[in-house]
Amino acid sequence: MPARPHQPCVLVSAVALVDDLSRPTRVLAARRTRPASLAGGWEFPGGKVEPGETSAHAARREVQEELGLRVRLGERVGPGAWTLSTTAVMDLWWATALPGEPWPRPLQDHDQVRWLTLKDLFEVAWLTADLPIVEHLAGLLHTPCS
Ligand SMILES: Nc1nc2c([nH]c(=O)n2[C@H]2C[C@H](O)[C@@H](COP(=O)(O)OP(=O)(O)OP(=O)(O)O)O2)c(=O)[nH]1
Repeated sequence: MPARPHQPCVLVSAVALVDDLSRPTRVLAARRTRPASLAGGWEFPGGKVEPGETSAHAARREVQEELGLRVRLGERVGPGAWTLSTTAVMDLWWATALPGEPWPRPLQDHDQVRWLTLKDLFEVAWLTADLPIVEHLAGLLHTPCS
C-alpha cells in the first residue's frame, strides 16, 4: 500500500469571550465572511497560530485584529485541543475584555457579532466542527441574574 502523504496539523487558537471568567453568563459568537464555504457560519473569534507564536499569543492577537479589543485569557476550555477536521485542531481559551476596552466590533473576517446566553446559545448556525464545543460550553455557562 502506498504511504499516505504527510498532512501537517494546523493549530487554530480562538477565544470564548465571556462577561466574567469566574461566572460566565454570555459568550460572543462571530459570523464569518470567508471563505465562501464557511461564510455565514458562526464561530469563536480566532485564527491560525503563526510559526514561532504561542497559542495564547495567537488568541490575543486574533481578537485584537478581528474585534478591536485586548483580552485577558483564562484557562483553556475543555481538556485539550478540540478536533476541527482531519488536519486541524483548535485551542479555545476563556477570555474577558481588559478594563476600558471597547465593545467588540466585527472589523475583519466577520460581519456580525452576537452575545449568546444559555437560553439562545443554539440560535445561531455554528460551524459544524464547533457544535461539540458549544455543547460543552452549555454545561458551563451560568444563568444570568434577572
Ligand atoms: N477562528 C475559528 N476557526 C474555526 C472555528 N471552527 C472551525 O472549524 N474553524 C476553522 C475555520 C478555518 O478553516 C480555520 C481557522 O482559520 P482562519 O481562516 O480563521 O485563520 P486565519 O484568521 O489565521 O486566516 P488566514 O490567515 O489563514 O486567512 O479553523 C472557530 O470556532 N474559530
